This record gives sequence, structure tokens and C-alpha cells, in this order.
Amino acid sequence: MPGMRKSAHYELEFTLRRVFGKRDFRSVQREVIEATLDGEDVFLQAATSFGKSLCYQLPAVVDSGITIVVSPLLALMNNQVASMRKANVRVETINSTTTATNKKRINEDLQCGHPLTRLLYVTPEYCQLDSFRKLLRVVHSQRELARIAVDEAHCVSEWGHDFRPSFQQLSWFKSEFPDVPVICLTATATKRVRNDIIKTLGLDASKLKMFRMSTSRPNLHYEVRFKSDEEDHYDNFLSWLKHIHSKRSQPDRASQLASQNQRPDNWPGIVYMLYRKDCESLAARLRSDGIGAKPYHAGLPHTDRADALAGWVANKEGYDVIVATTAFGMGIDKENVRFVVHWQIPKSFEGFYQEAGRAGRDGKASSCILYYSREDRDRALQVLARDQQRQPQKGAGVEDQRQQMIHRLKSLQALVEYCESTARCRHRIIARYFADEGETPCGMACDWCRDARGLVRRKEAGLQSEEWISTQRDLGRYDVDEYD
Ligand SMILES: Nc1ncnc2c1ncn2[C@@H]1O[C@H](COP(=O)(O)OP(=O)(O)OP(=O)(O)O)[C@@H](O)[C@H]1O
Repeated sequence: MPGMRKSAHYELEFTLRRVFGKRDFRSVQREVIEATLDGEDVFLQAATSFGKSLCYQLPAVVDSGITIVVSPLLALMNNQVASMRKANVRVETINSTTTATNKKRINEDLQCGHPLTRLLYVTPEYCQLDSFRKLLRVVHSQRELARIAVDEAHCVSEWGHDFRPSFQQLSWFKSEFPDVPVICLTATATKRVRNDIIKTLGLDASKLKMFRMSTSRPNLHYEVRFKSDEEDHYDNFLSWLKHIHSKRSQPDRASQLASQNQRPDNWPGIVYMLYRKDCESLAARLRSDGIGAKPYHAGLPHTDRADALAGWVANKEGYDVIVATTAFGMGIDKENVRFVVHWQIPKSFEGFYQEAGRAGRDGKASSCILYYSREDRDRALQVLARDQQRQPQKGAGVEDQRQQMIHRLKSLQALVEYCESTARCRHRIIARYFADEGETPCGMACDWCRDARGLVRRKEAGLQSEEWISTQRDLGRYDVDEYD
């Protein structure tokens, strides 16, 4: 069985340089890779942009057999597949956009029992199909099923209990193939979520190799901007962006950028919205003001989404800013994302950290701005209350769902505290949420550390008072649409 060979036999450094084009391993990458190659089950929790994917991609290249990667989002799968293909690794994905011809070709590769495919990205829903399971049994019988990687493993806990129950069925892998190592990777898991993932996947906690790294992203500049329903914060955002463009357009800077083949207005970023319809209208509004913006959400045709992602990744003119729902985010890897803006308070603390984590993956300073209003806070709480009412009151899984609701509420409350806080470094607040005891270097990389008094002033001027909010709430002013 792959994984029985000891990792010492593999040319890890050579493959890192030759195939992945990296000079050195980052901290613990080597240890994680060695553990999974030695056949251990592994749990890796590390900050966004740490380089978790390499920890299953490199073993897939050096080891024999195929690695199945369970991945939650289409954009993430396509992004990863594209980057592995650039490195000439045989990688495939089966998802809703795979053509019948390609699916047939991939299935035939599996059916022969000795697949040439090194990595196969699939959704948890696909893993439930009998036809796919049958093929995996064939591969396993030939000792060619190298390992199972569960990417963005927190989804097992966060989504598995309600709208994507297939995550809960992933225990099938361990019960069917106990000898095949599993590697779980996530940037965001509280202790409860970690335990839930381990239990759900049927892993033995006492044998599991656990690697927990810091959540800290010191190059991200966190900032909360305050707003209310009374005013449109579009102008605030637009003038901020235009100011950056104009600084980059000054003659010296512009000629420097031109010599590097860069445009002054290529300041790539993502604006996150809660509602699909708002993505299109905001992108159109930005375009009418001269910003190259494209919408991205699950309701758009696949071709439009693929075009938006490809143009943005390639820094193409007209594709500088993606206005997206959370369908775009988790795991997306583009190195020069200079800003992530949340147009409203996101649904969870984890979601906020994940999405903000798309910024600054090249290590350079990048802005993470969250526009916060108390009206949006109340809307988010209303959505939660409504979802709670819709839950079944009896039957299997009720207790799991109840616990899940409690977690969602706690996570949202923690994010509200993050937004309302004027007493602590934002990097520190994030570290505390994830019970991360390591260093949280900030310097001036958050609005509190930069100017705590100014923050208090802006908060007082920008937010509606709690009295006003509660009166409006009683009048039913914060009725909500469905989220994406
Ligand atoms: N050892 C390394 N040296 C240099 N760059 C690396 C190394 N390992 C990974 N990277 C790069 O770091 C970037 C982030 O890696 P990756 O996408 O795997 O992050 P991640 O940990 O999965 O983050 P997220 O949780 O945000 O998805 C990629 O561009 C990758 O090529």
C-alpha cells in the first residue's frame, strides 16, 4: 500500500524545487509531508496562505497511487487544478462543469486500477455516489489509493450539519479503507470544530498527528469602517480606491510600474457581498466609475464565472476587482490581492478570516476593510433566528443542528465584538477567537494600533445609536432577504 514506504526514500527537496518551483519548505511543511507519506492520519491547521495545499500535493507527486482531494467549492477546485497543470502534474477534477467525455476518460483511468492521475479533486457529494465508490474500491484493491485529502476541513463541521450533509458521509473513507491515510487541512477551526471533524471523519484522535500553527497574518492591515443605513458607503470605497490609483499614476511611479509591465489601475481586490443581486449592481456601478469590476456568484453561468476568475488571476484590464458572494473565496490563491473589502458584516468569524485571507498572499502589505453597521448586525442576527425556527424540532440529528446553531450564533457575536471593539489590536482579537497562543505581531497593521482615539471618534460618528436601532427593530425595519 502506498504510505508503507518510509518518507526518507523520497526526494522531497528535489521535487519541491523541480516541480513546485520553491526553494525551501516553510515551517512544518516537511514534517507534515513526512507524516502523511509514512501513512499517518494528519490534521494541519495553519493560517490562510501558509501553503497547506503543498502538504498533500507534493506527496501526491512523489508517492505512487492517486490522491483524492475532497474540496468544497468549484472556484477553489478550478484554481488548484489550473496551478497544478502549470506544474505539469496530472491532475483532474470531476464536478458539475466536467464534460461527459472528460468524466468518461477519468473514470476509465480509475477503472484500470492503476490510474495515471496523481490528484483527483471531487466534491463531497460526488464521494457519495455508488459508481465512484465502486471505482475507488478497484483502485484500492490494486494498492493504488495513496491518500485522502480533505481540504477546507472545517466545512465538514460547519456545513455538514445542514445544507451540505454529504460532508457528514466522508467517514465512509476511513471505514471502507482503514489503511489509507487521511490528511485534513484548514485555516479556521476552533477546538469544538476540530473535534467535530475528527469524529465525523472517523479518525482516531489518539493516533492522529496534529499540527497547529499560528493564525497570524502580520502583513494584513485590518480596519473596520463604520456606516449606517442612512448613507451610501460607495463613495467612501470609491474615493479610497481612486486615491490609490492616482498615487500609482504619478509620473515616476507610473513609469516604474510600466517597466514591470503593470498598470496603475491594476490594484487587485475582492469585494464581498451577502446577496447575489448586489454583486451585479455594484460591479456595474464600479465599471461606470472607471473601475474594472466583474461580478461572481453561484447564480451566474459557469462560463461567466470562469471568465471572471481567469481574467482576474491574469491581471487582465477590466478584471481588477471581483465583486463576489462567498461562492468565491475559500482557498483561492492569487498572490497580489491588495485588498479585501466586506461590504457588510459577514455571516461568521471564520468566513471573515477566510475571505480576508485571500489578501496579501505574496507577503506584501494588503488591506482588509470591513464596513460595519448595527442595522446589518441586526439583519444577520435575524437570518440566524429565522434559520433556527426552520429547523426540525424532532428526529435524528436535531441535537447536532442545535449545537451548530449555537456555534453560528457565537461566531457571529464574536465578529460583532471584533467590529465594535475599540480596546484591542485586531490581530489579537482574531488570535483569541482561534485560541491561538502564539505571537500576534501587528506594528501599525490595524486601525486600533494605528490610532485608537481616532477609531473611537469614527465609531461614534459612523454608527447609529443602540436606542435608534432598537426602535427601528421594533418597527420591523430590518427584514431580510435570503443570503446567497
Ligand atoms: N515552501 C514554500 N515556499 C514558497 N511558497 C510557498 C511554499 N509553500 C506554498 N507556497 C505558496 O504559498 C501560497 C499559498 O499556498 P496555499 O494556497 O496552499 O495556501 P493555504 O495554506 O491552502 O491557504 P488558504 O487556507 O488561504 O487556502 C501559494 O501561492 C503557494 O505556491
